Amino acid sequence: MSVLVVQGLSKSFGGVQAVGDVSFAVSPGEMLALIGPNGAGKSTCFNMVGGQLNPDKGSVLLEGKPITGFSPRAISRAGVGRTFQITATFGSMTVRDNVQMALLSHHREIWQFWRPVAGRHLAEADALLAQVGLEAQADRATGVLAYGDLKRLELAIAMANRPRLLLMDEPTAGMAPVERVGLMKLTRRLATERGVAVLFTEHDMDVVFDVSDRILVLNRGVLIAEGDGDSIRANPAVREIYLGTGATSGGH
Ligand SMILES: Nc1ncnc2c1ncn2[C@@H]1O[C@H](COP(=O)(O)OP(=O)(O)OP(=O)(O)O)[C@@H](O)[C@H]1O
Repeated sequence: MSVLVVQGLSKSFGGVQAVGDVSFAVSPGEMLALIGPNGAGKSTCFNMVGGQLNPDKGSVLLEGKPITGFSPRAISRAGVGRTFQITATFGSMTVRDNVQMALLSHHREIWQFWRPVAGRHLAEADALLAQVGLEAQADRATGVLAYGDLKRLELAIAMANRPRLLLMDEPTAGMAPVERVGLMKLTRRLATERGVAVLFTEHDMDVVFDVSDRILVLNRGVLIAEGDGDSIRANPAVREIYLGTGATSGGH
């Protein structure tokens, strides 16, 4: 069964259609990229799936259950994780503490400021840190991490909540090109191992073609193509919207 099914999603702002009749599905362990030029409607789609925006029309199903129009918190509780362009970690806490906090939240235990997270979910936190290659940094303050490490920590925190679907809005923004593919290959490995469906937006086409199982192309709010990397690269309509230069084969 698909983890996420989106049917006929539409949204207008002041009479201008940002997203029109968009439908797609994501399977467990699948990496699905949503691409398109600026203003194509990618963020609007994301925000309707994540609950930040209410669709005008259409439905969003998570593992068969409707979550359309639910609050972001309810959608998160239902199993949708999200990583943001701005990293949300506590800089003065250690890397391990941040993951332990996420685990406390996942297990619905209340975190109290005056109580150290010390022994809570330690083994699970360390296992997650090992999975993202941050075990050697576990005792460091989060605030001193290199940006790429911070992104990997963010991924560990997202996975601590055991999402069924992970939404990643430009996860590699601000990273050096060589680090980008690394982060998304890591995401891919975790998605496969954990059966998590991943829906992501990304401007770096090298990353998109390298890690996606499938690609959706939006233009002016409408899905104009869907397929694997080869079919998207060869698609004349896609080439046309990317300035007709064949820019989808790499670069920006
Ligand atoms: N809150 C809003 N109010 C009015 N118009 C909006 C709002 N949010 C988005 N839009 C419009 O909807 C369209 C789609 O925007 P959206 O941000 O979803 O595109 P995008 O594909 O995410 O673009 P980018 O790649 O630049 O982030 C654009 O024309 C945008 O101006």
